[in-house]
Amino acid sequence: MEFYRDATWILEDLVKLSTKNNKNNNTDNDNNESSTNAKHKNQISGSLQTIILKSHKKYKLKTNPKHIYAVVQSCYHFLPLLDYIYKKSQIEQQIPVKNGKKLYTKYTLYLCIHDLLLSKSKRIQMGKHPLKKFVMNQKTRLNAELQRFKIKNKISNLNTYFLQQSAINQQDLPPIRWFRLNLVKLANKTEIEKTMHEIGKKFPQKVDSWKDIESQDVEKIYYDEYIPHLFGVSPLSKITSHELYKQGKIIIQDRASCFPAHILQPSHKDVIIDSCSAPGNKTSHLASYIYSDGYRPGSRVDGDGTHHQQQQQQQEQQQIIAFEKNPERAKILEKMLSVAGCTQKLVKVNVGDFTKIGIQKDYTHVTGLLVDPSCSGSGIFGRKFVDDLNKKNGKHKEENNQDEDDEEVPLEEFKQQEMDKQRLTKLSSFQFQIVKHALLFPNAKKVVYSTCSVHAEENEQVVLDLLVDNKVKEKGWKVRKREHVIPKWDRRGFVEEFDQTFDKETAVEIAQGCIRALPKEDGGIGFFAVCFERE
Ligand SMILES: C[S@@+](CC[C@H](N)C(=O)[O-])C[C@H]1O[C@@H](n2cnc3c(N)ncnc32)[C@H](O)[C@@H]1O
Repeated sequence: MEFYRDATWILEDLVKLSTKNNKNNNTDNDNNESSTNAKHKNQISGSLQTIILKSHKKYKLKTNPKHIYAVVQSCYHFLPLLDYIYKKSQIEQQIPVKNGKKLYTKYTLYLCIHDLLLSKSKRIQMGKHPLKKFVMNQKTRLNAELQRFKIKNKISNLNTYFLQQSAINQQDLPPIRWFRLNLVKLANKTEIEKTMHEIGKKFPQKVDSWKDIESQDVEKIYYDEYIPHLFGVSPLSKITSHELYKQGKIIIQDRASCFPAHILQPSHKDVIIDSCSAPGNKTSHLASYIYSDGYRPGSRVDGDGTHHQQQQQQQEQQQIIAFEKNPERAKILEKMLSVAGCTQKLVKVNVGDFTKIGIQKDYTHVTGLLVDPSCSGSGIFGRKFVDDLNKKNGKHKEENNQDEDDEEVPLEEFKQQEMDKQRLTKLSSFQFQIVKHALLFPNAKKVVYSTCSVHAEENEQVVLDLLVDNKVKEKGWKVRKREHVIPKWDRRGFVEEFDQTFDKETAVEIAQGCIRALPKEDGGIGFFAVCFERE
């Protein structure tokens, strides 16, 4: 009995803490069974283990803390179900009363019901005791409610169901998981068709909009209308364990993060610099475009059919030249590129500051650049979810093929809701410098600039500063018009950032040339992209 008393105190503490942290979430007062799960949000800060062990210490308990932890955390996990069974079975009304007081509390009964119905042993862990006798007398009714719950919610595995529910209720769960075909590994139409067949087997239900996919719809798939070969599925679908993923034939990448390579859309005739590459999602996406017409290195020909001169020169053969300042991240980049099948024949990785080692006169053959520099990351959410998921899967963050992992700025800073002005100013000045450096490559015709920030300071204001810069103007750069930049995408740049400097028509045209994506609302991370072009 001592064990259940101790566990009750700790469970009570845990529920109180979770209710405090989530004022809108009051499972105790909620009699509506359909919302029982939805309202259990599991939103407590700090690890469950730390909280439970702290309580254990606070009460100076003698019972084995590990044992207590195992039971309390499992009970907490199943709390909505226990709450449901408790209410539906009306066990509360049967609790014996002494001196006008109920003998057993709700949480003690939760723990007993948990052990009786949900634990491995299906046993209440105590000898002969009136409490045990009381719960055992209700067993049939309690079990009947459990079965009803399972049938009603079409549950085959309770554990998986509750894991999913708690993930769904995490506020920072990405609404959709996006993945794309990696054409570098799919050499021809037949291979693409074979891959699509496999994808069709895993996701048999095609839907017209990503909004039709709820987290639990793990069989649904949306074929994106903006980016070719891109698909949206439930974030709970286990793509990372699929063979196609392991073989690098599909790559997980947020939709908005696919915009830059799609806007640049290089062909086998281009030579592209990716100035800020790690972890390399956009780099391998660029490669997908270069390879999309079946081209493979060694077969590059010019428009007139003659072999490109530079092809003779080993050093300049690569069609993608990647820069990454951070040596650790450069290692990740190389690993990711290798998984994606981007050989050294195709991508040359340079470790160092692009603005220092990317000397323009050495790259006269470069036709386009992608600049996706460090930013505030204010458009990113879901980092905690992804990290947690990786921890659960025993994966390191850097092994995760997600572009949420895209910054050298410490994680703590990402958690800040409000960026302080000073930091934004510093970032935007760095972003201006790096894009300007890209705009000075002598034969570049297109430069795509992107961030995963929602702040105008890092987006439209950087574009504006570049457009009014004398050197940039002298080189003839303009913002590419909407009609060439994913025209059907509705969310565009902020016109008010340009209309103080340009006439209304020009300001609208520039803003329309920019693309914005809102976090979550647009199906993924918050994002900004713009393309500079010249004749
Ligand atoms: C937003 S992340 C790039 C994400 C990447 N484009 C992708 O899609 O996977 C920015 C990267 O630029 C790198 N970086 C920052 N300043 C740089 C510089 N001056 N030269 C080269 N790389 C730089 C950072 O270390 C970081 O890895």
